[in-house]
Amino acid sequence: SKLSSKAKRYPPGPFRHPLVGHSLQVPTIKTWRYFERLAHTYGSIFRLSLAGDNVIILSDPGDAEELVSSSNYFRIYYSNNIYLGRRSRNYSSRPPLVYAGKYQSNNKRMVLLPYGETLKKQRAAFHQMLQPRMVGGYETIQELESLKLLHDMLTRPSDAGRHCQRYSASLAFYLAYGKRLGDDGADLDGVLNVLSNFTKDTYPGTHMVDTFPILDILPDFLLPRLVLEVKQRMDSGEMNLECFDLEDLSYVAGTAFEAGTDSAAATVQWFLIAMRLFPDTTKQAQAELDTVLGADAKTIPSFAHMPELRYCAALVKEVFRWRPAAPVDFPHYSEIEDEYKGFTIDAKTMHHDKTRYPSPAEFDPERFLKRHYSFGFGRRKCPGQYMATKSIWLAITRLMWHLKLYLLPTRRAGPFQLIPTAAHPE
Ligand code: HEM
Repeated sequence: SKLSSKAKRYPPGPFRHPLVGHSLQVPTIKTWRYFERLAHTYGSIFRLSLAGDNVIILSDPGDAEELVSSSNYFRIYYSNNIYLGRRSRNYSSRPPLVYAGKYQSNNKRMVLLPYGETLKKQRAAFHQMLQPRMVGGYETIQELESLKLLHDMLTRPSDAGRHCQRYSASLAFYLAYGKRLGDDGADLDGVLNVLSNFTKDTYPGTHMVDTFPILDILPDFLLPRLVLEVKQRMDSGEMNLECFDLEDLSYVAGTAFEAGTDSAAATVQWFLIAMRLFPDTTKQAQAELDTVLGADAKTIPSFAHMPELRYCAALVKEVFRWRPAAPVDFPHYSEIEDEYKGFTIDAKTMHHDKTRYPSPAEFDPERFLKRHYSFGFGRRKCPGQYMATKSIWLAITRLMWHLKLYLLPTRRAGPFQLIPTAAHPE
C-alpha cells in the first residue's frame, strides 16, 4: 500500500547506521530508560531500525490510545480507491517470529500470534474465563491463596520472592485446571523450573526467541491428566470452548502460566519494595485499614471491603504505574501503511508504549489515578487484567494489614529477602 497523495515524512530518530540500523545502540537491559532519553531529544513519537524492523516508540499514552485502541477510521489512499480501516485493527498484530511462533509453537502461542482467526479463538477462550462477570468465581481461591501467602510470609519471610510466585502460579494453575498447586512445594518447583526456561525478553530486535515448545510447560506427569480433565468438562457442557483440540487447550493453559505468573508475582514484589522505600504511604494505607476494619485485628480485609478501601485501591494502581511488569509493553505490529500526526507509519512497523507522569520515580497514590497502562493497549490488551487486579489488590491489602501486625517492616529493617523477577530500574 502507498500513500500516493503525499510525500512520506517519517518520525525523527537518532543517527542510523547504514548496515545495522540502531541495533547496536539500544541496550538490551533497562531499554525503557534509553527510550526515555530518546523521547526527551526527539519527542514522544520517534523511530528506530532494529534487526531490519522499523520500530516506532510512543511515549504518550494518548498516541497509543489513538493508534492502538481507537475505533476511529483512518484512510489509506490507493491510486483511485480510498481504503477505510479501523486504526485499532491495523495495530493489533505481532511481528512475525518465524522460529518461535511458527515452528516451535506450531503457530498457537497466543502472546506471539499475529492478528487473525487463531488469535481471536484463543482470546475468546480467555475472555470466557476472565471477563469481569466471570472473575467473581475466582474470589474463593484468591482469598484462600492470599491466606497461604500471609502464612508463608509470616513463617518464612526470607523467602518472600518465592511466596509471591507461589501465589500467582497457583492462581494461574487453578484458572487453567481447576486445581491449586500442592502445598508441599513440589508442583511449584515443577512449574517454576519450566517457566525459568522461557526467554522473557520482549524487546524489539531480540525477537523473543523461544526454544521451548509450550507443551513442555508442565511437568510431564501432570499434563495429560489435567488437560484431559478440562476436555471432559468441555464435553460435559460445563465449559464451552468450541473447536478446541487437546493441543489448543494445552497452549491456552500454558499461556495462562506464561503470561500470568511472573507478571503478577513481580508486581507484588515491587509493592514490598515500595513499602520499604515509601513507608509513609504504607502507614496511610494502614490507617485506612484501621478506620474501615477496626484496629482490633479481628476483621481481615476481603473483596467486600474493596469499595470502601479507596486509598488501598489507589496504592495498587500506583504500584502498576510505578513499576509496570512489562515496562515497554509487548510490540504491536502494523499491517498497512498509515499516517499519524503528519508522520508516515509504514506497514509492518512495531510500536512501543510508555507512559509519563509528573515526578514518575515517586511512589504517590495521591495521584488517585483514573487509569494506568500496565495491561497494554487495544485489541491485544491483557485479558487477565480483571483477575490480576483483584488478586493483587487482595494480596497487597492483606499484606499491609498483616505485616503491620506481625513484621512491622516499616519500623524494623530486614525481614525480607526480595528477589524481583523482572528487570527494572533501581
Ligand atoms: C500483574 C499482572 C499482569 C500484568 C501487568 C499483565 C500485563 C500484560 C501486558 C502488558 C500484555 C501485552 C498487552 C499488549 O500487547 O498491548 C499482556 C498480555 C497478555 N496477558 Fe497479561 N498481565 C498480567 C497478568 C495476566 C494474567 C493473570 C493472565 C491470565 C491468567 C494474563 C494473560 C495474558 C495474555 C493471554 C496475554 C496475551 C494477549 C494477546 O497477545 O492478545 N495476564 N499482559
